[in-house]
Amino acid sequence: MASSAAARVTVFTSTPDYCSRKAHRAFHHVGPVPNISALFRSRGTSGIVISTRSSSSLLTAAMTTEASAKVIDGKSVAKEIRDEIDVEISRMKDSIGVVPGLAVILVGDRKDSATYVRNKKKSCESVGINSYEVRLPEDSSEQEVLEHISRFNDDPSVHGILVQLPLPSHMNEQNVLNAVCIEKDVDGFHPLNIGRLAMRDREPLFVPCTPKGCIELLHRYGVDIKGQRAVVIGRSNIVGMPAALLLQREDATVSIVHSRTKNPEKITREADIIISAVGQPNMVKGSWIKPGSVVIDVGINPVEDAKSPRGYRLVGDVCYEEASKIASAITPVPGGVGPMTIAMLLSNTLISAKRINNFK
Ligand SMILES: Nc1nc(=O)c2c([nH]1)NC[C@@H]1CN(c3ccc(C(=O)N[C@@H](CCC(=O)O)C(=O)O)cc3)C=[N+]21
Repeated sequence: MASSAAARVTVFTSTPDYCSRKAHRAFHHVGPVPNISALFRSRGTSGIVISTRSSSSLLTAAMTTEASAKVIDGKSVAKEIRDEIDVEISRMKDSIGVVPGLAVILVGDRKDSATYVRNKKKSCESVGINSYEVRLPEDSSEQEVLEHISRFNDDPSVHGILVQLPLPSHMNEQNVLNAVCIEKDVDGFHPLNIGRLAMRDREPLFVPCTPKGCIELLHRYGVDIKGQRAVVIGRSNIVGMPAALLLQREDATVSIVHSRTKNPEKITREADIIISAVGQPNMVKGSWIKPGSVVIDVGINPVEDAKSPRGYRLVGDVCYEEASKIASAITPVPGGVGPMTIAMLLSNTLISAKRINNFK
């Protein structure tokens, strides 16, 4: 458990962009709901903290006790998982001499994609996975990408193939993703993998990394999923839809809220577990959240910030300042789901190498 490393929420100083200051006063956390009682057993204190906000409201703040959610520390859980993977990779190498390999294909020069690929490469190195990288110019043809995929499909030292998304607009994403052989589809995006994920009594070869990371966080923080009401916000092929399928496989009762949903907050307020994956900074307000619920924020949205060295900072889909006073547990951004996505990619690559070599 990463609980010892989890810090109490103390960030009351910045006002995230679309947060309303009024909303969080409407709710006060009334104590743990039954399904997350495990969270509180691992906490040292009652979970009540006194918040100190701006100096102008010091007096009122000092008199107000506000509940504060447990921070679900994705960064430290991801580290824990990398350590576990490291041990397994050594065991496999020592006993059958196989080292897992991950190939990444990056087309174009989007800055965010380049950063992600660099982080992934570093993570591979940290656990002893060989990484192979192909960088193609923005104006490459789809055929060139397909040829690289085909070569990696046939290369026995490669156990996982990842085509960094989004691809340039002149390429057909479906054609490209279909070309990755299903045994090496560590992203889990192949329709056959998704189809199996959706069907009872079937097993996908790989579960998509981000949703898998969300469920792993819930498991490692002792959050019960079975029989709980879960709401997924967003229905993308890579996060929302597979997250909903996974939660259902875990015996949650699942609703999906999306851009055409009427009164989304009415639905999210019923949720014991919320997974938000929409890509809208601070869209989910405190008033959307049921007191005591668990909130997993998948959004990693850059917002302009002149004070930050990069000129922007990253915020989630959820208004953290509000939500952390109402939820019983919440993932931060950064340091929440993002690092878990990469850890799950390493996990899937290890699973693949073991399966291909029939190593238990
Ligand atoms: N085929 C494919 N598979 C992917 O899994 C995939 C993709 N394409 N395209 C882009 C998105 C995005 N993505 C991220 C993973 C980790 C962080 C991450 O670790 N973020 C850090 C912050 C990093 C920073 O500070 O810039 C964090 O949240 O703490 C971010 C983004 C994977 N994606």
